[in-house]
Amino acid sequence: MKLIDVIRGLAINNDVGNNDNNVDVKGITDNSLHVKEGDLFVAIKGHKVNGHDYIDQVIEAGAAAIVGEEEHTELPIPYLQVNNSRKALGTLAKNYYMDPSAFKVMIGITGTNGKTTTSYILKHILEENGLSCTLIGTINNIVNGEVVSTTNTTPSSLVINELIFRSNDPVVIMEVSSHGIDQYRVEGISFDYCLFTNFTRDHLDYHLTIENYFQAKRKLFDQLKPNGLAVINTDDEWAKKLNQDLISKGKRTFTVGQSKNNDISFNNAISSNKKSINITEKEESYTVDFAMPGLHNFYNMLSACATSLQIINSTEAIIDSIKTFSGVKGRFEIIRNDNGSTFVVDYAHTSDGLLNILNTVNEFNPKGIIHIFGMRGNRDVAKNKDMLKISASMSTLYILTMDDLNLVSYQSMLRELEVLNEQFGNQKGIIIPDRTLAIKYAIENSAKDDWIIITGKGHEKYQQSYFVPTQSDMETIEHFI
Ligand SMILES: CC(=O)N[C@H]1[C@@H](OP(=O)(O)OP(=O)(O)OC[C@H]2O[C@@H](n3ccc(=O)[nH]c3=O)[C@H](O)[C@@H]2O)O[C@H](CO)[C@@H](O)[C@@H]1O[C@H](C)C(=O)N[C@@H](C)C(=O)N[C@H](CCC(=O)O)C(=O)O
Ligand SMILES: Nc1ncnc2c1ncn2[C@@H]1O[C@H](COP(=O)(O)OP(=O)(O)OP(=O)(O)O)[C@@H](O)[C@H]1O
Repeated sequence: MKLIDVIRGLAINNDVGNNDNNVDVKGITDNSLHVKEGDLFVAIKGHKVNGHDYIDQVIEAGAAAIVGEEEHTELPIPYLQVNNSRKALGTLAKNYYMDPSAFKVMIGITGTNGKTTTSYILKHILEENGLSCTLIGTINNIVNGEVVSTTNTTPSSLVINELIFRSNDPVVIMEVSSHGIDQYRVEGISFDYCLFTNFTRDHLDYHLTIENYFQAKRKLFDQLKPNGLAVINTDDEWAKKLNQDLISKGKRTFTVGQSKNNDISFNNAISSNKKSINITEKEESYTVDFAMPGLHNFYNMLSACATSLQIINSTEAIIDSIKTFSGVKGRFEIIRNDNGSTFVVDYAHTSDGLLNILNTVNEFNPKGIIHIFGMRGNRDVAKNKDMLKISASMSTLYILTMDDLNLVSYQSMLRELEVLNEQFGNQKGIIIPDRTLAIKYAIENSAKDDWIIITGKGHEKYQQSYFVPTQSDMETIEHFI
């Protein structure tokens, strides 16, 4: 593609270098280490590294042109200066891959919790009804049925556009994180449906205030296609506010929640032991059989139902396909032990997530609850005390252990756990830093009808080595039982 076509619509402040905008662009990258002959390099000032520092190297490697924010003169190749390189990357990627999101049914899911679960339920419903889906999210990306590993929930705009361009699936379901929105990773992507699952405190290490965090998530809804639809859980106060705001701006919304005023409503009288529930849509009532325990997962299912209804238009077919949904890796995954105790592996790492999980466990009438969890290093530390308070008040025994250190030293994390435990714990808690030994202790100290709840890591592999050389909570449980 010619550079002139790749930069279409890009707001350029200054065009220096050799000014040859007819040069051929063979590829785009924002990583100097990946630059090949003929590539367009986008220099990004990152959180750790400044891409502009590599300009000499990328010219040496044969880059055809550079887009960046800093001022430059006297370069042998075109250098296009823009206000925001991350935003520019979105426009360039969209042009280079020929606006792929315009040709798909695009579904973006945001919210603090429930994005992954909702995306998998939605994928299942649509595929059971003959529509294959590309999935971009936390666990993996899946394109044309092929699994592609990922580091981010929402990858960079370059990766997103490439995945959609490569996809032969008619539908694309994306989890959209607040970091992704804030860093313009979805710039240039347009959505047919945007979902808002719920909103509670998280990621304040990055967004600093809850209002900034909300505004980041809210921005996704500006990217709805002209006739696009917002699907909103109005039982969440922040989401309700978003719904009113969107309606006042003339946007289309479709709501789910307990009140009959919603487009799909249900009555709250559910419990995790009860697998069937009645929902009402256009004054018709339906009974839904759903495998995943917990009211929170029921909300996820409802949002997925509401979205698929816009695409499939047969409530019966949707309700039928929910019956065969078996769950999501690391989300309230249940394992039964021969001694009559039960394990749950779950990805909860917010206080709201923990509250939901422990409430759900209580609905099974456990004899005792042993809760094993840790705190992620270098993340929103202020939420840690709330997580501990919830665990201390709802479990019979809690065991504080290691989670991802994220560059925090083992000793500092141990100290943090000790201080937290002193200040916000109670006599029911102990600290066993080695995660595998914490699980061993819980197994040895559990009996029939006890529940052992291990939260924080869910489907993820361990980032550090433990006494038992297993890779995940699930593997550790299997090792011991
Ligand atoms: C803090 C943060 O969000 N960082 C994200 C950001 O990285 P960055 O651009 O700041 O990276 P950087 O390392 O400083 O590099 C800057 C630039 O220099 C370039 N570079 C770098 C080295 C080199 O030799 N040459 C070179 O050109 C890099 O390619 C990059 O373009 O942009 C990258 C590309 O999009 C992301 O992969 C990366 O996510 C990191 C890995 C991360 O952990 N992010 C977390 C906080 C995150 O985004 N999480 C959310 C989910 C949150 C949740 O709901 O749980 C997510 O969507 O994943
Ligand atoms: N609707 C919900 N409301 C509150 N908590 C939920 C909800 N759905 C899931 N959770 C909790 O959050 C955890 C993560 O769920 P899920 O992976 O679906 O959310 P996510 O938004 O994708 O999370 P992340 O952004 O961290 O990847 C679950 O294991 C559960 O503990």
